[in-house]
Amino acid sequence: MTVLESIVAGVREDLDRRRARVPLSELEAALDDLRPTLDPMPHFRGGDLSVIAEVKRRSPSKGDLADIQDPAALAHSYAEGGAAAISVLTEERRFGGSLADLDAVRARVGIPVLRKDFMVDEYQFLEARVHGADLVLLIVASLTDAELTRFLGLASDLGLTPLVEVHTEEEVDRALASGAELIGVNNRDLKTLDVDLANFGRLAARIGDGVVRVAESGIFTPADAAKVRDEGADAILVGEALVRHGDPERAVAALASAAR
Ligand SMILES: O=C(O)c1ccccc1NCC(=O)[C@H](O)[C@H](O)COP(=O)(O)O
Repeated sequence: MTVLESIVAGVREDLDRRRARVPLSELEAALDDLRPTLDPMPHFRGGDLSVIAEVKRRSPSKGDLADIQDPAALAHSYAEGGAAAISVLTEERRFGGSLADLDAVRARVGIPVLRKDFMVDEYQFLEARVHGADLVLLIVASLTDAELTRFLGLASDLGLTPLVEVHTEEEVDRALASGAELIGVNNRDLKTLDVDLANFGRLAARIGDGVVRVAESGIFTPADAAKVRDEGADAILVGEALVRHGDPERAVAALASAAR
């Protein structure tokens, strides 16, 4: 079993437990009272490099990253530093995240929020919407073409912007065929956990200019941000470098301005 397959197996078990506690009908009923979602695309298409700053406690590749006591305060610092959106890891077993983190961040910031998780079931999309997410992540490597198409439609029906994540040429082709408008190139191979910052540059041209391109993972320095910007990134998604930094507001500002 690959790392990704083992993460997804755990996600499905946790999902079954939540579904037993909160039935789908309860989530559906809650949809009526929600505020409209925020659209991140105008910012991502605005010309400057957008920073999607992540709340990330732990990871399968690095173990414990940061003791985040107040995820809302961290997200607020990111927003003050100029982040275009906040990514909140909600997967519990491997990343130490939760829907409570998503709730807390949503309540504190006025910029778009991404529910970063392993989306494999319709239930999770309703959860994402009810807990205040504006974006959701669709990882091509863990979905069939039929699931990708179905989940893109579901996200759109709920007003959620899908960030479609790829790592290989074949996944780029599948993402484009599905009609994705926002594609994230993960520099981390989710099967081996190896990180190669050059992966974004390898795949960017294949994706093309008409799609908003996000460089994900392994971005630590302003020079890294400038490199992927030069290769065509509209946005970067950064976790470890920010949660380990003593001054997250300044760290976001430095990454955003490096590429101007
Ligand atoms: O971060 C991991 O080790 C990881 C392992 C398996 C699946 C997903 C994983 N990370 C999710 C992410 O995509 C990253 O959190 C995100 O791109 C930020 O990466 P980084 O800046 O390198 O923390």
